[in-house]
Amino acid sequence: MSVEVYYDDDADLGLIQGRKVAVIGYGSQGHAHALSLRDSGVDVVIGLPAGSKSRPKAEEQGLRVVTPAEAAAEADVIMILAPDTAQRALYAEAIAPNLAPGKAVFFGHGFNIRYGLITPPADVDVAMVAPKGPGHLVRRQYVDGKGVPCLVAVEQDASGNAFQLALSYAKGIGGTRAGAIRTTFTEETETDLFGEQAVLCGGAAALVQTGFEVLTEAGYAPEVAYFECLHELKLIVDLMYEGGIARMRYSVSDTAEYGDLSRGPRVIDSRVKEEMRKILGEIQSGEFAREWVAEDEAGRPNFAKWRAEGAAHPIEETGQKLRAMMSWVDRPITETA
Ligand SMILES: NC(=O)C1=CN([C@@H]2O[C@H](COP(=O)(O)OP(=O)(O)OC[C@H]3O[C@@H](n4cnc5c(N)ncnc54)[C@H](OP(=O)(O)O)[C@@H]3O)[C@@H](O)[C@H]2O)C=CC1
Ligand SMILES: CC[C@](O)(C(C)=O)C(=O)O
Ligand SMILES: [Mg+2]
Ligand SMILES: [Mg+2]
Repeated sequence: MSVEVYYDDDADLGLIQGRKVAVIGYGSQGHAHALSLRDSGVDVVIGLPAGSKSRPKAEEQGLRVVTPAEAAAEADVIMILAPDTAQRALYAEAIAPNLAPGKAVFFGHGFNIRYGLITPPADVDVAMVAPKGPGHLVRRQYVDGKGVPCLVAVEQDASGNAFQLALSYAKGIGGTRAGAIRTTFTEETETDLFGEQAVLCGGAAALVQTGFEVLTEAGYAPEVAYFECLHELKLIVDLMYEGGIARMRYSVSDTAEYGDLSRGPRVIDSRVKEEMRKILGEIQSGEFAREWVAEDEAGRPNFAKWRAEGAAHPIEETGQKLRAMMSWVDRPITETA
């Protein structure tokens, strides 16, 4: 099955320049969308609650900040970039009362629509522009004249022009410089959750920590274990990123490649694949979404406990010491680019 990919020439920036856009939330994605849209000539207002700690950042960067309800009332396109777990209440309290026929509600991830936590009225457009990368990279690429590829989807096309509007928004944040792929809310949500749980965040973090534990428990120096299991991972992933797994195998030694081919499938074996299928099943059935919403409503007890355990893992202390020796590695997270 081939996908439809859209580039700058397929998108009309004038569509989004002709609307007022409210960006609700000013975190990783929010700051990137808002600053890049503004730099693309779009009229942007930021919606944040009165006590939000993001308010000073947005104001320092020259953006006008009002409450989410005020932003939703004055805007034609309302992009919701608050945390997924905050969106349901935010929508009910601040956005739904301020919708009118012809307006559009946009998302950066399909979670709340896919799992029925938000159901906009039939007379508004509902679309998604989901960059396939962290917000700080989205902004950095835009500033550098490049872009992060985006997924674009339409859930509800009340105007008959929702896809073109979403594509125009994607152009405003640099997404169509790299390519915008047309998808659905269901496909984006399910694959995004699977990727972050099984491979990118959950799978990769557990693989790194477990490799580090095996080496240090066997008596090897934590510093050496850190280099082998975490630091060099970036160098290996960079090769995969540039030219696929084949490029990585071309670059490493034959000894490494033989070890990869003969031992890799023993680490990620059929049991792991079966567990990945179970994780996908929990995403598709809505079990993960129900669990995460309940965890959030209960005050996130497990989340806080697991986060603290992760932060206390010995690999973090070792990494802190080593990164201090490599000034080019320990880069601060900047809020603008
Ligand atoms: N992180 C990423 O790179 C990616 C995120 N996404 C999606 O983008 C969306 C935003 O995620 P992300 O950028 O990580 O979020 P962050 O946690 O980085 O930022 C959330 C922002 O929303 C604000 N906020 C919190 N509660 C409310 C509320 N009730 N009303 C209005 N604003 C609120 C926060 O303010 P305060 O500072 O006061 O807490 C903060 O400015 C999510 O749907 C996520 O799935 C999609 C692709 C990648
Ligand atoms: C991989 C994590 C992500 O899905 C992302 C940056 O794309 C997220 O939700 O933050
Ligand atoms: Mg993602
Ligand atoms: Mg995600």
